[in-house]
Amino acid sequence: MRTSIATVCLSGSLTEKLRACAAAGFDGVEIFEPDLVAAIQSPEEIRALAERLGLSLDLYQPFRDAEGVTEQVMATNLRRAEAKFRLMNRLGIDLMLVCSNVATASLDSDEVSADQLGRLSDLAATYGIRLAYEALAWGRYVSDYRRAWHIVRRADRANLGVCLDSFHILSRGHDPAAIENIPADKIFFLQLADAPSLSMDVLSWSRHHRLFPGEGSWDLGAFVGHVAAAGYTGPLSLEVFNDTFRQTDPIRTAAHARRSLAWVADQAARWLERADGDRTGGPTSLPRLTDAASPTGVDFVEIKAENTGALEELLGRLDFGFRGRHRTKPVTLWSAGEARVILNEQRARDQVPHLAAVGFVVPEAKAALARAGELGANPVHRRTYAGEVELSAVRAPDGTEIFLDEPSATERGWMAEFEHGEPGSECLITGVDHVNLVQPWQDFDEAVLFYTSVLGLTAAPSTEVAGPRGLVRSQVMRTCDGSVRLPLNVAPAILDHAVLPQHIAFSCTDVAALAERARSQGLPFLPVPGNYYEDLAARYDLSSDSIERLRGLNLLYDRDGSGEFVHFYTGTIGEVFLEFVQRRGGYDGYGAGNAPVRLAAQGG
Ligand SMILES: O=C(O)c1ccc(O)c(O)c1
Ligand SMILES: [Mg+2]
Repeated sequence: MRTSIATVCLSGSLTEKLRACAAAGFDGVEIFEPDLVAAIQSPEEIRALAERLGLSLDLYQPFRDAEGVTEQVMATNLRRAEAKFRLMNRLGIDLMLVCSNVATASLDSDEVSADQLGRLSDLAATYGIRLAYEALAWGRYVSDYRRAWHIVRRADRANLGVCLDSFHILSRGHDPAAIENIPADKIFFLQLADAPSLSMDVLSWSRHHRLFPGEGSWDLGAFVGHVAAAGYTGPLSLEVFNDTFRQTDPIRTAAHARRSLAWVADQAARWLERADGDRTGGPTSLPRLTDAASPTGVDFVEIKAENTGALEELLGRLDFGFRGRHRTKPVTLWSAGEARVILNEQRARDQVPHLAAVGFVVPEAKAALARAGELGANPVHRRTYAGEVELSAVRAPDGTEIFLDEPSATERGWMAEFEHGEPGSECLITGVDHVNLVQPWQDFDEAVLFYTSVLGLTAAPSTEVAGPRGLVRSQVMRTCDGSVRLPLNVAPAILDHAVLPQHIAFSCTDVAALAERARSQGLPFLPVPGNYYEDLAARYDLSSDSIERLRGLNLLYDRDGSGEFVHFYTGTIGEVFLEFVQRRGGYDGYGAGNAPVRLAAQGG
C-alpha cells in the first residue's frame, strides 16, 4: 500500500510540510497549489527536496471550474490549464486533480462537460499529464461521484479518470457501494477524510471540520473496502482541511495522520475479509495490524506529585487501605475492592498531584504492545531494577502513560513489590468506574484515534456541557461492555487545560453509606449549591426525604429510562479530584446533567 497526504493537512511552509511527511513515513504527497505558490523555493527546488526526502509528488491540486462552461470561458480555461501543465512538468508531477465546477458552470449537461474535459485531457496528454475529475459535494451541477464517473466514461480518454474523495461522497449520504462499478484503471486517485456528524452547510463542514480516518463518525474502513474491491491499488491519500491541524506542530500531525492510515487499512482489510452479500471475503493485500483484544478493565491509576500526603489522607477517609510502600522507590499503593491507586513521588519535584498513568488489564500484553508499536505509539521508558516486574507502556497524546498489563489469574506481579501494607478488607468500593482525561484542545482528535486504534475503544456520541467559562466537549471512549470507560473532556480553547482537573471515578455498592462514613472522617467534599437540590425536586418525582438525604451528603442524582445514578465528588487536590458513583439498574451515563454544577463549583 502506498501512502500519501495532501500538504493542505499540515501547518507551516511547504518545505516544513514535506519534511514532516517524510519523517512520518509517508510515501508521497499531494501538492496543494496555494502551498506551492506561497513557497520561496522554485518548482525545481521543491522537486529536488522531495526526491532527497524520498517522497513522490503524487498529485497537483486543485484545478477549479474547468467544465460546464461557455466556449468563451473554455478558451481561457485551456490557457489557464496549459500554464499548470508546464509547471507540473517542472515539478515532475503527472496527475492533476480537476474539481467539478462550483463558480462558472452555466451548462448543466453531461455532453458538454464530457466534451470539455475531453479537450482538456487531450491538451494534458501533450504534456504527459493525466487528469483526475472529482465531484465536489457543493459542485454547481456535478456533486455526485456517480455523475462524475458517467462524464469521465463519456469523454473516453485514456488520461482521464476520477478522483474519489470520501468526504464528498459520505457528506452527501451517497452510497459508496457503486464505487465497485468503476473500473480500477479509471480510479486515478483516492482521498480520505473522516468528519464528525454536524448539521451545517457542506462547504464549511469540508473546509474546517474534516478529520483523519478513525476520528469522526463515518465508516472509512468500509469505504476503503469498496475502493479496494473495485481493484484500486493506487495510494491511500489523506486530504483533511481542519483548523486545528493547520495550527499545530506539523511533525506531530503528520505522525498522527500516518497512524490513521495504518488503522484504516487494517479496518478495510477486515471488512474485505468478512464475507457479506455478494462478496466472498478472503485475504487482501492491504496491510493488517496485529490483532489485540481490547482491555477488560483498569488495573491501576497512578497519581504523581512531589508530596502525596494530601492524597493519602483523602484515600484514607474513603475506604482505601494502605497496601504498602515500594521496595526501591518513593511509591505507595492504596486499594479498595478492585480499585488500585499508586501514589508516586519519584522524580516529581515541583509537581502538583496529577494523573500520570492508567494501567489497563489486557488479555495479551505482547500483542497489544506490538499493535501499539505498529501504530507508531511512543513507548515509555521507566527504570526497573533487577527482580522487578517490567511493565510496558505507551504515551497517549496528552502525555498520560498507558500501561498494558496482563495479570496472572491470581496475583498481579507488580503488587508483590509493595511491602508492609495492611491486608485488604471488606469495603463499599468495587473498582474504577471511569477515568476522565481532560484534553488540551489541540490533542483531542488525536486522542480519539489513539484510543480507537491502539486500545480498540469505541467513541460514544459526543456531548457538550456548560461550564462557567464556555462549553466543555465530552466524548466517552469505552469498551462495548463498559468495563473500560474514558470520558475525554476538552476545555474551551481560551482556557489553559490545566484549569480543568482530571478525575478518577470509583464504583461503589452504597454511595450514600460511603459519603456518610467519609463525612464523619472530615472529607472535603465538592460543595453543591442549594439551588441544585431545588431543581432536582422539580425535575424528578423524589420525596422531600430523599432530596434532603442527597443534600445532607452532597450527593448528585441522575436518572434515565433504564436506571439511576448517584454520585459525589471530592474537592480538587492539585490537578485531580475523585468521584464515587453508584449505578442502579441499567444506567449507563455519567450524570451529564450534573456536570455544569460540578464545573461551576470547581470554577473551571
Ligand atoms: O474545498 C475545496 O475547494 C477542495 C479542493 C480540492 C479537493 O480535493 C477537495 O476535496 C476540496
Ligand atoms: Mg478532495
